[in-house]
Amino acid sequence: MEDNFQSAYQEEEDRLNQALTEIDTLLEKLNQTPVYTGHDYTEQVLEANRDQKRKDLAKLRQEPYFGRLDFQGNDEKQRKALYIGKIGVDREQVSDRPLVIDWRAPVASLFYSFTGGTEPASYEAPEGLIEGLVYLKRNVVIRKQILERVADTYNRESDAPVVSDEFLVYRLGENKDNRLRDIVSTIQEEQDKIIRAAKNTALIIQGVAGSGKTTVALHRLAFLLYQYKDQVSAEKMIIFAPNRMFLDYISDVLPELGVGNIAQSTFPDWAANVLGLELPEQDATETMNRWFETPGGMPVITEETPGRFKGSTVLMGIIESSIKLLESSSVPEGDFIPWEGAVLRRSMILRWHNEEYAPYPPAKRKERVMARIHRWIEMELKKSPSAAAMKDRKKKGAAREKAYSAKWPKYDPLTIYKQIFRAAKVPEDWPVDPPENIPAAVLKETAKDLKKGIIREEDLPPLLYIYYLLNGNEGGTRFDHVVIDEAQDFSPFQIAVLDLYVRGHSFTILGDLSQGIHAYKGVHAWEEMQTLFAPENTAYHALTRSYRSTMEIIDFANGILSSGVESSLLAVPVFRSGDPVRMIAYGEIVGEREAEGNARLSTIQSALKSLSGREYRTVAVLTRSLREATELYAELEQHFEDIHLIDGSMTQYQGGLSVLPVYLSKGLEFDAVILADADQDHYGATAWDAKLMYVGCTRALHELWLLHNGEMPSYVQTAAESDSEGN
Ligand SMILES: Nc1ncnc2c1ncn2[C@@H]1O[C@H](COP(=O)(O)OP(=O)(O)OP(=O)(O)O)[C@@H](O)[C@H]1O
Repeated sequence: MEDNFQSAYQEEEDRLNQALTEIDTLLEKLNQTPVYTGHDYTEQVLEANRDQKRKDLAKLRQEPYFGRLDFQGNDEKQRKALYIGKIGVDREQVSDRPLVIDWRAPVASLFYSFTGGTEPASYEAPEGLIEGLVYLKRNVVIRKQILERVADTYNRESDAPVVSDEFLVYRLGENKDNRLRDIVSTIQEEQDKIIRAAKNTALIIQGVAGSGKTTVALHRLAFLLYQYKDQVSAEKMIIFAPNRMFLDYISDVLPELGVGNIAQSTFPDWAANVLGLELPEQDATETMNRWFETPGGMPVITEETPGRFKGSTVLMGIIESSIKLLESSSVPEGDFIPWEGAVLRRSMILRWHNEEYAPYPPAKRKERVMARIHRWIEMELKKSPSAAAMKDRKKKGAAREKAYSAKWPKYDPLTIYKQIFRAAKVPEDWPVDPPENIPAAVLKETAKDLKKGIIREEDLPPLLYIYYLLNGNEGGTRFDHVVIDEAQDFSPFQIAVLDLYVRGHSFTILGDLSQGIHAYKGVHAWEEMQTLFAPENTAYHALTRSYRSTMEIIDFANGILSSGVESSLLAVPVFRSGDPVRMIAYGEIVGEREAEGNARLSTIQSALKSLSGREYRTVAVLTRSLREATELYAELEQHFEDIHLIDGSMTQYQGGLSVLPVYLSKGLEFDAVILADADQDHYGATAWDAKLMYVGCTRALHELWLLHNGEMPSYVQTAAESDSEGN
């Protein structure tokens, strides 16, 4: 065994040296070509390509590849060793096997999809299905040109030819810094299917916490750019994520995969930009506080909860019919008479409006009709008997043209939205009563907000829809692909509006219903989104394996889900064992029996001291509310260096020690997590409280400590019991 390992290591070291020499030769050759600085376009393109190649090769010199797959196609005479890396490199002779195969290439898919056994394996190539035998799957870790590790995860010639998780477990055991990383060397089969799924489909992915949703979405973008390079461009792709700090947290993955220029935004930022609105910064934080500050305080959510209703397709229907109503009576009554003796019949104006300009959306149609009227006035002016009469008519005509234009409906999204909710005077021929299918409470609350000038996040999809119906896709924005992370917090209306801006329903929509802590606005079942698309345009995938946390943490979090949320969306752990989840009452840490009043603080401090003294790079203290996080941070800051408070306004994630409310931790991960106040005083008995707790617990990679004052919610107790039984 040891000998085999030695020879494998030697073999890979030789191959690495050879690869490095070849890369150096390629680089040298490129560097010898003088840099083109002239004006010839073709030469400029060639120079840009050379420049990219130089950069790729320089990067590749550090870590040329991460995997090897030995494969023999049925039509091939001998097996070949394929080396797979982040960027593909061809050899000097095109006929030769590439020096490095890009991980996104068809043959590389075998490296991920092959699950072991002795049966033939196959992959989809442009020329058709290629079948053959896999002999070896090997992971190699190369850092700064040094071969650090060789691990065979499959060997056909071994006694047990199955793909082992050993290398994956080694990778998962590493500590994390303050950024999400690429996973090209260990993408799992279920993830690979999503990454390589066809472009023109709205993919909806339900994935348990830590199943790699965010990571997979980013790899999928890199794949689409490779696979469909003639059809898509990075500039026309966008990632929507919950907040700016999260965007910062994920911002390294795409550059690591050699992809740049993909827009990343929150939905409110993007929508406000399209609408040309300036949204008050505090709005989201204010909404959060409203929902999250009170333990067990989430009111019952129904279809009439404002966020749910305003995110529904029912409101879409109301908007559509309101705009139709507005449009049908938009041409003002009566003929247009710019001055006595000149008459433009309404029937003519109606013909222009209803026939000639019918393909245009209402606001554009009005613009066209008014421009036509203006041209008609100019023609009529030419018939004036004298220069003085012309001057007089010109003045009158301009004033009447202006007055006529003002009689049209006001095609402004916010005005129409206010009219629909009766927060502004409605047009004369609208029914005086508000639309009967807007629930009274929603109508009242929204009208009150709008009159005060408050626009909430949930108002943005309807506003955008009105804007779109009025103007069409004015800016011409059409995305080639849209990724929506944490999609359980999106509403069907949001997705439907975005679909208007996407070519071919090309979406990757990822989320976890168990983490639906914003259920007052998000979806409660994926069908709500799936039914927006024709069946042939959508596909559903489930990711059930969790890669982030140890088995102990996952079992514990599963306990919370099944007993507190009665959910069946439980995570399957990778076999990575760590310390048991710890539950510590305030004042209980040995040697910390402090006076009652300080017991909480001193216990949190001791826990933090203990965890931050280990090799961990990121440790978080999660509180129930932002107020508690702020107060706790003020205390801890005096005793710990490199400690950060994370509130809703942060734009950067710094790593190290963090204090934050649990609801802001969604999407992030930490080597160790201290969940403060995990007691009944802070977490009620509802499914929603349990979901919050689940989010908190699943942020931890290696260690999870729950600190509490007295009784913990029953779902935590059940989780603790089932976890200890499992151990
Ligand atoms: N195939 C894999 N190989 C190695 N690490 C992986 C793999 N898949 C996921 N991970 C790791 O698991 C962790 C969780 O990934 P990610 O944050 O993308 O999951 P998520 O499903 O979006 O989580 P959540 O919903 O809880 O925020 C990350 O550290 C990621 O690097």
